[in-house]
This record gives sequence, structure tokens and C-alpha cells, in this order.
Amino acid sequence: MSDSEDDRRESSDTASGEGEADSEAAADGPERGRIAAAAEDVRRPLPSLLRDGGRGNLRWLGAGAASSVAAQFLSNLDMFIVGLAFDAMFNGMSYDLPLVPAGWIPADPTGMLAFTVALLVGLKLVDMTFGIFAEYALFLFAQRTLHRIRVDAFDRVQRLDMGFFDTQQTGEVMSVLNNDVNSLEQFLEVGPNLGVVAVAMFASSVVYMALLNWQLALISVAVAPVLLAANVWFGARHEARNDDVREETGILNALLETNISGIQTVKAFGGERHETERVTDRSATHRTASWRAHMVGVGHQPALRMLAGVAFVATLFVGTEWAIDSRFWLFPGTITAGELVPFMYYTQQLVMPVRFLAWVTGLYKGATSSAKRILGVQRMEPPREEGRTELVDPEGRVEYEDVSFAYPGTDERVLSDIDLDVEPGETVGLVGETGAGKSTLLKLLQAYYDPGEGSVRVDGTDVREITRDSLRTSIGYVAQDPFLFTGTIRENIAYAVSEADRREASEDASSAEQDSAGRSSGRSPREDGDSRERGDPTDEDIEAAAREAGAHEFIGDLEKGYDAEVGERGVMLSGGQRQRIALARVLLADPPMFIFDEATSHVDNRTEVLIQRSLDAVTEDRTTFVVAHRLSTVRDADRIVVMDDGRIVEQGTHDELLDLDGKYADLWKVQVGAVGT
Ligand SMILES: Nc1ncnc2c1ncn2[C@@H]1O[C@H](COP(=O)(O)OP(=O)(O)OP(=O)(O)O)[C@@H](O)[C@H]1O
Repeated sequence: MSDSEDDRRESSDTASGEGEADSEAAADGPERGRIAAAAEDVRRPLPSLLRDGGRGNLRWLGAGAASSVAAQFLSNLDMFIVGLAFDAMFNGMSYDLPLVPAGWIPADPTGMLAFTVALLVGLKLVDMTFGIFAEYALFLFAQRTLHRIRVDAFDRVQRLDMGFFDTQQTGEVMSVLNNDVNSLEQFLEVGPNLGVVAVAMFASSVVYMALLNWQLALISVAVAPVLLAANVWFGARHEARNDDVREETGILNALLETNISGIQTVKAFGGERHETERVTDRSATHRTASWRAHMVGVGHQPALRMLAGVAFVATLFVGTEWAIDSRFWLFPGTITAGELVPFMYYTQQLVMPVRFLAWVTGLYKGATSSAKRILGVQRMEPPREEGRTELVDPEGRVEYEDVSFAYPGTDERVLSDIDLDVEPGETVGLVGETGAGKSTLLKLLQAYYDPGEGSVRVDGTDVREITRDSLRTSIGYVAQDPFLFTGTIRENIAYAVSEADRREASEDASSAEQDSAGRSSGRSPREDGDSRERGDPTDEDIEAAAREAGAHEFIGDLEKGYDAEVGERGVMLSGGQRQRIALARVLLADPPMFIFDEATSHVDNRTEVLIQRSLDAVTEDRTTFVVAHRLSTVRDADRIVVMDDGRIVEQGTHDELLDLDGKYADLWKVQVGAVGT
């Protein structure tokens, strides 16, 4: 790291703050994010994160640091040798070098010069070798550690309970995975090396100064504690404000992301100007936080340079007086010109390490705030304990016993005293007014949340005791607004099977000797004697699933057919088309149970009837829940369960419920137009 690079960085830092003083007025105090707050009590977040992320690679950190120290000591040795050589060549003093046999050193000045040049070239080669190895080892440590931290953080987020995502803005989580991991990267890529270089440069300069003249060294080094204290003082003030900047970045990101995701709604309501104003306000708060963070640091570098300059001038003054008069004021001392020249060089060398340290400290502080937030993600509402029982080929008996539930963080019960037994292979229609609790009931079956009271069982086992993986892959779930991944229609349909197979493949790999029959549900399309590779369903499988889902026809009309791109989140398809792709996706996965939560609500009546016919065949032997507002969708279900305000109020077949003339009958009459709403 050169001096000029350092200067460039300083000047760009200061330039960005010009003219911002007025923005202080716009500060309305950043909202402290819950993510950072969760790790507020960790005393040393960065070391704790690095210890964990760097496990297995700490030896590279040690080896790199040792090499870097060796390189710095070798690099600073040259001026020491030059000083001795000058005194020997010009002042006739003896040319003694530690570890070098006296017989090797020529007696004449020309020979001494040739010997010195050869020695310096040799030293530079060794110095270079150590330097290269240090860069290699420290970068290796940084990249491996960062890779692990990034993947661990992502994995943590993936595993967090749905309750976390209900209450946490996705933009803030994205900011941790993105900005905070990047800030850690910035630190890791330069921090360890620069930190070690700074310390080794400082230590080697002090050692060589002490060897040359320890009394004068005391004067030069006296300023060091003041330099370090100034460094710590500036750094501490910077840290608190840096936290605010990161919080603000997270909040701003959340706002931007929500806005862009909902851009159609914004436009539909002509809300562009309002949205821009909101972003302007938030961005002003962010600018203020950055400005405040920057302002505490403007005096940092200049103050360090000034203090180091004082040490340099004092050493020059005293040293030169000693060289001329062997006395400065009351203090006697001697030093040769050959010693004074390298001495002044080393005094200059004291400035750079402290400036490096200031820089590393800045990066360290930034990385500390980021580490706090990364640790915060890890400590947010830890995922609930997961069961250990594997659900293998479930029959599909589902029982809700006395289930009551309120969403985490709320007191309001959305399900009360639910008792429901569903026979294997039964198709249950769930109906009820909006907000009645239908989707929530099914979320408990998939163990996205635990019931507050009572239990939900599949084949007699409480879902809390079943591994989430085996539970959720046993239930094919299609939502009203299914998510499609950017990619082709083929890739989107293949997703569920590829995922299931990948999982199975990795499980098989870890238990290679076990029964090669695996734990397939017995209903997989693979059973049809096809020869496709794992994770790679054949075109015929995909097409068959698309036909069952009523999607094949419209896919055939697309210019690229199954290879047509669906756009981000499937924006290039209509709502009904997206639903049919999502249906094809679960049909291809071929699970033993199904949940269709308004899965055909965007599809026209005629298409729905066609889909219904093929679904009837597929779901005949499998436990299936169908949530629908359009009652014709569930009319033929084995049983219809009517919910109201979190309770089951009626159940029976369509005809039985009409005879009952209760809630269902009312809903039906409204839909067939027999009565007004
Ligand atoms: N993540 C959540 N956090 C807090 N409350 C929630 C959450 N999701 C749903 N609710 C509340 O739970 C209640 C039941 O919602 P649910 O989605 O189960 O109803 P629903 O019958 O499926 O409605 P709809 O027919 O409109 O889909 C509603 O009052 C809703 O506001």
C-alpha cells in the first residue's frame, strides 16, 4: 500500500462530505434495526465471527502473518546495512554485520560496495519470497473465511422460521447478506495483511533504531503512545456512527425493494411522486448519517500526520546536535552520520504504520458493525427445534386435535379449538370468508408454525416430531400466487423434482451402503420405467405433468414452447398461466399429499373444469386439501369444512351442507345468485 494511494483515499473521503452540513437538520434519528439489536450484547463481534468462519484456516492466517513480519524486518534491514557500510567506507569504521563471518567482508571500499550491493539484492529476493507467500496465505484465509461466513449467513436465513420473515423487512435481510458481507470482504482482503505490515513495520523500525542508538530511539518513539491514543479516540467515535449508517442502508434498501416489487401498484395509483418523496426523505436521513459518521473522522489522518511530524523534527534536531557537538542542551550523546541517515529513515517509517493502522481501524470498525448484524441474523429467533422422525410413504391420515393458534408476536387467536380428522385419500374442501383462517390451518400442517395449543398429526405422528424436509416434500403445495423462478417453463416445472432428487442423491451419498431402494414415495414418475438421470426429469415427464395441469395447450402456443422464458417471478405469464405451471410442478414431484390453496382461482371456469377432471384422477388416493372461494371448485370434495373466525362451524358433503341450510348454504346461494350479498 503506497503513501499516495492512502492520500487518494483520504481526499476522496473528504470530498464526498462537502456542502452537507445543512443536512444535519434533516436527521430524524435512524430506527435501530432489530437485526443489529439482537447481537448488541456480543462484546467482540468481529473476532467471534472470524474465529467461527475461519476455523480450519487459521493456520494460513498464522503462516501469512509470520511471513509478512519476516518480509518487513528484511525490508527494513537494508537501510541499517547501508548506514554501517557508509560509516565503514567513508569514516573508516569497522564493517561488522551480525550473522555474517568477518572474513566474507572485503577490506577496501570498492569491495565493500560490491559486497553491500550483492547482500542487498539477496535480501530483496528473500523479502520478495516472504512477501508473495504472505499475500497468498492471507488472501487464502480471507477468501475461505468469507466464503464460509457468506454461505453460513445465507443458510441461516434460509432456515429461519416463517415468523422471522413475517416481521422482518426482506430489504434489511438482503442488506446483511449483501452490504455487510461486502464490508467484511473489504476488511478481510486488506485488513489482516495491512495490520500485520503496520505492526511489523513499526516494530522493525523501533528495533533497528534501538540497535543504532537507543537513546535517540526513545525520543522518536515517545510520540507513539500519543499517536495510538489519538487513533483509538477517533476510531471509537467513528464506530457508533458507522452503525447508524449501516442501519440506514438496510432501511433504505428495504424501501427501494418494496417499491420496485410493487411498481405496478405504484403506477396504478399514480404514486410515483409520493414514492420518490419517500425515498428522498429516507435517502436524506441516510446522507445525514453518513455525513455525521464522516465528520467525526475528518481530523483523524491530519492529526496523526502532525504528531508524527513533531517526532521527526525532534529526532532530526537532537540527532544532528549530537552528531555535531555530542550534546543537546543538558543531554550528551553521540551518533555518526552513517547512523543518523538510516535513523531518520526509520523515524519516517513510524508514520506509515500508524496511518495504516488508522485505515485498518476504520475498516475494522465498519466490519465490526457488519459482523454484529451478521451475528444478529444468526441470533434472530432461532429456528424451532425440528423433529427427527422421517415421514416415509405416508398414508396421509391428518388429525388436528384441539388446535388453537396466534401468529408469533400477536395475541389475537386466528384458530380456536380446531378438531379435524382426515382419512387417508380423502379430499377436503376448505371454505369460509376471507380471513377465516383456512390458509393458517394448512400452514400448521406444513409446520411453518407450531400450534399454541393442541397438536397436528400426520399418520399419528405430531408434525413437530417429523423432519421438516420429509414432511414438506410429502405435501405438494400450490399457492394462489405461486412463485416462479427466472428461467424457462421447463426449468420451473422441473424444479420440485430436481430438488427432491438432489436431496435424495446427497442423502444416498452419505449412506452409500444402505438399501439402494431408497425411500421413494413409490409414486414417483421415475417408477414408470423411464431412464432419466437423477435431478433431470425427461421431457415426457414434464409434458405429462403440464397436460394434467391444463398447461400444455398454452405452452404449445408459445413461440419457444417449454423453453420460453417466464421473466422475473414469472411476470411474462398471466396469473392463470403461472398457476398452471405451479400445478404442473407439484404434479411432476408427485407427492403423497396435496394442498391447493386457491390454486386455480385465476383460471377461467372452463379451464378449471378441465384441470379439475385430471386432478380428480391424480388426487383420488391421496389426502388433498383444497381451499377455494369459488364453491364449484370444492363441490365434489369428499368433505367440505366451513370455517368462520378461526373455528370450524360446519362440515359435510355439498348436499349435506345445503340441507343443513347454514353458513355454507348461504355462501352457495350468494354464488349461484339466489340471494344478494
Ligand atoms: N403472518 C401473519 N402474521 C400475523 N397475522 C396473520 C399472518 N397471516 C395471516 N394472519 C391473520 O390470520 C388471519 C387468518 O388468515 P388466513 O390467511 O389464514 O385466512 P384465510 O381464511 O386463508 O383468508 P383468505 O381466504 O383471504 O386467504 C387473518 O386475520 C390474518 O390477518
